[in-house]
Amino acid sequence: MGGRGRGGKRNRTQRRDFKDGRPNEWKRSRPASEHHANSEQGWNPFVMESPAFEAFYKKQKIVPEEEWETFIATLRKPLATTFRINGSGQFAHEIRDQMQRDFFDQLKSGVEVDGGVVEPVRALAWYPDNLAWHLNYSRMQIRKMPILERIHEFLKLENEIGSITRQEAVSMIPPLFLDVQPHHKVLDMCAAPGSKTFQLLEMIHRDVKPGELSDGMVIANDSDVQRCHLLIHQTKRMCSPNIMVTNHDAQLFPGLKDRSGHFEAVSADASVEAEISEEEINGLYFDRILCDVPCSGDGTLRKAPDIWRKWNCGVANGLHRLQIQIAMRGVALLKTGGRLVYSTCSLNPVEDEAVVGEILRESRGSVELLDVSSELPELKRRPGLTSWLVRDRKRWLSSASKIDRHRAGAVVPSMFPSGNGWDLSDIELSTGVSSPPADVEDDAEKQEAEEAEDDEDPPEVATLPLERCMRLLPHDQDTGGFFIAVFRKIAPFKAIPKIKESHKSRLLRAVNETLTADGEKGLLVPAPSDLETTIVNMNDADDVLPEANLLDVQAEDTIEVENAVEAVEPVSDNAEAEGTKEAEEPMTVNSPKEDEQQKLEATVLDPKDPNAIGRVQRQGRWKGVDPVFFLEDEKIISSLIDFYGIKETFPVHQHLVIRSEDVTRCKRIYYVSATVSNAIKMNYRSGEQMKITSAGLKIFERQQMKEPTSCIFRIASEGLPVLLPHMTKQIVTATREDFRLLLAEKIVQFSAFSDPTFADVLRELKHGCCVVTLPTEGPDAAINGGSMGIAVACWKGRNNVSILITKAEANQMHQRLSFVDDPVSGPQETAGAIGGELATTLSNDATITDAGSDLKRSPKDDQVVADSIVEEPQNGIIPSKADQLVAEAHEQTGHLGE
Ligand SMILES: C[S@@+](CC[C@H](N)C(=O)[O-])C[C@H]1O[C@@H](n2cnc3c(N)ncnc32)[C@H](O)[C@@H]1O
Repeated sequence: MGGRGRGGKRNRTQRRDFKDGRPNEWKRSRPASEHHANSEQGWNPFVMESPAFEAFYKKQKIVPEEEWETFIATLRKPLATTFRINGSGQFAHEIRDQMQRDFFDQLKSGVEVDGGVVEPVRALAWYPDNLAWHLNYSRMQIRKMPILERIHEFLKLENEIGSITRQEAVSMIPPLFLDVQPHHKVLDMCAAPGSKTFQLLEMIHRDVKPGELSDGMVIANDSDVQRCHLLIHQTKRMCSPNIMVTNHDAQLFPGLKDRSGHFEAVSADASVEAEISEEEINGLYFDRILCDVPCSGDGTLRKAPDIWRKWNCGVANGLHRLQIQIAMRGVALLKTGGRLVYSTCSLNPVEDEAVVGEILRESRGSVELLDVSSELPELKRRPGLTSWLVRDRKRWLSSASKIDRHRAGAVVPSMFPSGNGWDLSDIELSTGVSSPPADVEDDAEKQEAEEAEDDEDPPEVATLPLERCMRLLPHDQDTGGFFIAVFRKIAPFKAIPKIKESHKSRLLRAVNETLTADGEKGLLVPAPSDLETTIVNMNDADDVLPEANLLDVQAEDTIEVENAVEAVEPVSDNAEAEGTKEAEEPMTVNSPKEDEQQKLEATVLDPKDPNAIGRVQRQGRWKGVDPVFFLEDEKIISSLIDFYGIKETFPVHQHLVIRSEDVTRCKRIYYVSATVSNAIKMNYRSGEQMKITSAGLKIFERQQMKEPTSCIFRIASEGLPVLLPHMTKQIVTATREDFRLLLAEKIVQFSAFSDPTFADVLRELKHGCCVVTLPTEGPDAAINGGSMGIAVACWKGRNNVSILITKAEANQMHQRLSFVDDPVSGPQETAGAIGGELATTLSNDATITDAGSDLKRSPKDDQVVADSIVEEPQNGIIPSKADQLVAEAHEQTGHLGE
């Protein structure tokens, strides 16, 4: 492989394996009945019961008494498979109709297999346009009924192609309540693995016709860098230039306020100065924000039965404050008039209604909780609880006044329905307290479930309208459990009129001082002086504080509160059917030192410090992530425009992004939408506060070749659907027969094509990258290229043409065509045939060099590669690390749905 070292080759192969081997999300999970059968034989991995869980939720009256048995029995049943058809336009509808006609309608109701009735496939009634479906078969049924096997294969293929996404039904709901419009700026605060981000992107692209560019933007953030890569991988299928992936603790998400005070252009392009918007100066605000926070995840018991064994209420208590901080940061970043959806996959009121109550209290009238009972009327939901108890170890607590003083760090007033604190003077805080640290939860919790000490008093009743929250219960519509609350921002935050330490802070400080006396220095809150600084900053404001300033305060404030959060690992930070494995993953991978560094870097700069901007800019490269640059090299830009005949309808200046300052080294070019471009500019102006893991979609890749060509960048497959409608050159149309030949053979001599006109047009093209299209009607048009039909990027050599996609991609495309042509005999035979054909073509020769082509092909990589491409950071990530992360992420996805 010429100039590429062994290491380089391995990296590429790893990456390819990851890309090719998309997770088999259709591998069925072991049904509950099989778990039980195994347990009878002495192997019992998942005992589907938890006395602590049952005692807790019975006491909370989470369902009426008469429903308890149905509720708990449903939780013990495995979850049915649900999936969404991606997109929302014409093509999604066509795929839906094709599925229904060719498969689902053929499954007669009431058919019995092995003594059990086969459940018909059904659309989820509440999901718009019948684009989400539910199916529930056992392995045995699939084995015994050919039509089920065909459906299974078909869905597997569609999932690989990216036409459908397997996703737990309840997880599809929060984005639907966000009411996202194509022009919106959306922030998904805790986004990985990305199933809801995918939905949000679809909404941004809804009603946008092929060739049109959407105005909206989705920023998908996650604190876990590995999971960010999962996110990039997931969302890549959307081929959207409107996405940016960031890697922050959501509670510290930067506001991007311009701190320079002087607003000169960041670009060499002088016209940019005039374009600086008020928004660029005041900061980045969002029309819609999704806070799908990390949670204890007991709503996912049906797909993650190990939670039965691990369950204890301390996990929820430990996450409560982090959840508030994340949501409050969301409130601060939300535009007035905007919507914010808070959701968890937990049934616990401490993570649900209690957090909602605290958001309403802390935002002091700036947000309202919406009554959305008239939205999605087909969705069965229960009102939020207005009354509950808090459980702390062996005690039930009816109000904050009952909190044991030694547990004051673990249980806080906001967990209770009233949110009322207690008077410091009521608490005897002696020095020399020797209690265990607040974050230690013991296993005794589980055994002592029934023996918990009762509180004589009745639980408090919330005065806030918490019944407007939505609880999705498993037995209502055969789903997992979920919680959703919808907020609207109605006013900016009000300033606090005078310097006053909050009741909670006073209490925490007092407790802290107590613990400090016991050698637990600084465990809960920072020094009072830090608090004062924060409060003084707020007091600088007028009656109503400009939100941009509040954002600053919020950032500091959250650092302060963060320290008070208990280090409790969630049982699951993942509500998704596509992520059961994540339940076992630790929540973050950062070392405390790295966390500290990130917080420091995210901390707001002192605008009076003249060196502050420069300092952050110099630090601009977040650890392991390259900065983002606009491609401004006119020579490269005009070579792209000229070679591909890019129309003016496709703006390139300030839309092409690279991750290397040295343009001669850049190997990949990304395309970003106007809004993402603007956010990148704002990021510059704010001193690169945002840690951008990925921006836009890869549109061009450098291709080195023996023969000179006027453009050294080829079109990347992700970028093709976006670019193609705006290209006027290097496009050629094939017949179905020739297109299939190209997919099957990958390299085809011009003379081998059956259509001589096609071959002639190919010969006439410029040497280098070109696009071969197959104009189609109907669902297969959605494979790639939208209304342009199916399209594939190719390399035109002297005597032949080679496709520039992987074997897996070629196979998928070929299978999809076969399905469309013949849904009855479709995929397996064809899959086998094409796989075999390619294997034969490539098996004998280590490196097949086409005499007429300047490309070399590795049979192992099976992807067209130039001889001397040197690895470079992939979308900002140092390659070896990226490969490793991606491989690890694959490990995770490999378990999805198992
Ligand atoms: C419930 S999952 C989100 C699922 C996701 N919304 C989806 O639909 O695919 C919670 C996510 O929050 C992330 N997370 C945990 N703590 C966080 C924090 N402080 N800030 C941002 N993300 C966090 C976890 O890494 C995890 O990916």
